[in-house]
Amino acid sequence: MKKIAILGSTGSIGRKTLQVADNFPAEIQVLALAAGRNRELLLEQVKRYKPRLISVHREEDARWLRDKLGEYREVEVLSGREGLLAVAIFPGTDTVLTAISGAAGLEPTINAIRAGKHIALANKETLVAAGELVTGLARQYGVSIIPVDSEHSAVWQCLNGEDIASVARIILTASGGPFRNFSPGQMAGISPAMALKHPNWQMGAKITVDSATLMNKGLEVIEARWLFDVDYDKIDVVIHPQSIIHSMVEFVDGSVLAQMGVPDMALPIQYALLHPRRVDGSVPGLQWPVRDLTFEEPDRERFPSLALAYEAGRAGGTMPAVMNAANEVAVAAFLAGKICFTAIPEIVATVMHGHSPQQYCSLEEILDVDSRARRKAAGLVDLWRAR
Ligand SMILES: NC(=O)C1=CN([C@@H]2O[C@H](COP(=O)(O)OP(=O)(O)OC[C@H]3O[C@@H](n4cnc5c(N)ncnc54)[C@H](OP(=O)(O)O)[C@@H]3O)[C@@H](O)[C@H]2O)C=CC1
Ligand SMILES: CC(=O)[C@@H](O)[C@H](O)COP(=O)(O)O
Ligand SMILES: [Mn+2]
Repeated sequence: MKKIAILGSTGSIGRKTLQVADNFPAEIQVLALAAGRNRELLLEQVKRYKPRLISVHREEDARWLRDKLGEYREVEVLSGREGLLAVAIFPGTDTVLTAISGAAGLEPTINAIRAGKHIALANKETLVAAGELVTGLARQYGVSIIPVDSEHSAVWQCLNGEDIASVARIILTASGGPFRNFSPGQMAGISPAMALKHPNWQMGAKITVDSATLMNKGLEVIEARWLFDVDYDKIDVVIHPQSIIHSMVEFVDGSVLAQMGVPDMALPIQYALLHPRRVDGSVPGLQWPVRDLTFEEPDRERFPSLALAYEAGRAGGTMPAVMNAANEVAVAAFLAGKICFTAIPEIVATVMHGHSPQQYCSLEEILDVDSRARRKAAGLVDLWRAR
């Protein structure tokens, strides 16, 4: 029996994880849940999954929940940073599924590792901001970081325990997002509503915008570097608009293995929680014959975020954390209608290019750099609006 906590249970990945738990009640028990502001959905989740501890962002929502729990009163309700960290280290769980969006997932993930929990990692920003620190701690505490992100699950499945020395390169597939064929002129007129329509996946707002800028793939390149301990020169990105092949591994003998399936996150979540067993969940197989699997080079000029991520990854140290923080601020500003779509990578590049990375940092140093990058990016958003 897997005993899990979910950080971000009310989001896209969190809800999907609970659906997977529904399919395997004898295999997965949900002991603790952390959410942000969606107290109504969290209340429903309490009634259905009967966790022992829950947490919400604001204390007023925690009070509301305590008031509404009725016959579920024995559930402990916490709030804020303290509550999130308590869910991350809740005694009795063996695995924490990290499905918060953004670098907010970093600190609870580190606490979970220090408490000896395995990490089923959807929150890629954790490894982007602090890959070296987090993977070092995981080794030190003897816990696994299990990929949930579809591409990394695909790579993990293709590797299947193979020595990383036999890998020639990892090929991450990218859908290309909704603007793959937009002209530079069209790119200037992209609205939040347009960016929130991913061609293949139903996801939260931030990652959906990241997919549209190709920053999602950039974050995934850095995530792959840390998950699989490979050099950036061995990680490539190819556009595959159908999102049927979730990624590939080319081995030194020239053989290429790919993992395929319908675009449904239930599959990588289920595999992360129940591996090495392959079990029949609710995910349908592909409809054969599968036709028209196509591949293209990413356009690095129209989508500069991808190159920025390689640059940040290669610079190392605090640079990926700075890139990630600036991107979070710029994406939020775009979604709030404050800046245009093409300003997102402009802001990220300006913040990155004003930063001299520091190597081998502590959590405190990374969080400090993250805050400073956010302030700088917010200032650039204001300047951009005043133009
Ligand atoms: N969606 C997908 O298919 C995929 C997502 N990922 C990654 O998984 C992560 C989650 O993505 P996704 O599910 O789409 O995002 P969503 O925006 O749908 O969900 C985010 C979740 O985090 C919660 N949350 C936000 N801030 C806090 C906080 N400070 N404390 C506690 N909880 C918080 C939200 O709560 P609330 O809603 O209650 O405010 C919500 O439950 C991201 O890192 C993303 O890159 C990776 C691969 C695929
Ligand atoms: C489902 C998942 O893993 C997402 O990260 C997805 O890959 C996003 O699609 P893009 O390929 O468009 O970035
Ligand atoms: Mn992905």
